[in-house]
Amino acid sequence: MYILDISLELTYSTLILGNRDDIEEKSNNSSVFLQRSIPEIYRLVAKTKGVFINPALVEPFGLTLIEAAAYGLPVVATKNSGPVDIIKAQNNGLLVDPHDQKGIADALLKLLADKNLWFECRKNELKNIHRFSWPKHCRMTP
Ligand SMILES: O=c1ccn([C@@H]2O[C@H](COP(=O)(O)OP(=O)(O)O[C@H]3O[C@H](CO)[C@@H](O)[C@H](O)[C@H]3O)[C@@H](O)[C@H]2O)c(=O)[nH]1
Ligand SMILES: O=P(O)(O)OC[C@H]1O[C@](O)(CO)[C@@H](O)[C@@H]1O
Repeated sequence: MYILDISLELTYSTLILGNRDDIEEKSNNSSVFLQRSIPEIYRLVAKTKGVFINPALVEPFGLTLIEAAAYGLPVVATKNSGPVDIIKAQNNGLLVDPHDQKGIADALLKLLADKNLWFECRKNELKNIHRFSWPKHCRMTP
């Protein structure tokens, strides 16, 4: 799982957050590594109006996109497999080709720079997240 928090105020900084025990040993001059619980990371990125990105070459489903959406965090995700249906159902972000670095950068910057789009994605996912709830899922299972 990858979560990058790139805000316009932090143009030259990258925060790498995760729940690995040794994450803070990985700090270097251009990146800051912080150990945080997973819910705390989603909450922090949503609060700072960041974007969740999943650039997997292939993502069979995409539970992490559902988690991000539940926190009101817009997403950029691979167009290969699961995220296509998730973003279609929630209208909460942009699909990218994981091999297209410029396309990924453009999608992230678009969501970060266009606050109307960011809030629209947030509003949509908070409205539609129930489509992926456990009760809904169980009702659809024969
Ligand atoms: O450092 C981490 C990374 C992930 N997670 C959690 O673990 C779960 C699964 O994460 P993911 O990165 O998607 O794990 P995988 O097991 O590699 O993914 C498979 O399982 C997922 C859950 O069914 C599917 O969404 C994916 O498509 C499938 O490839 C999620 O709840 C994450 O929040 C953590 O707690 N800590
Ligand atoms: O980018 P790759 O090599 O296709 O790996 C993607 C895989 O990594 C994960 O995102 C995390 O293990 C899986 O959910 C996904 O299937």
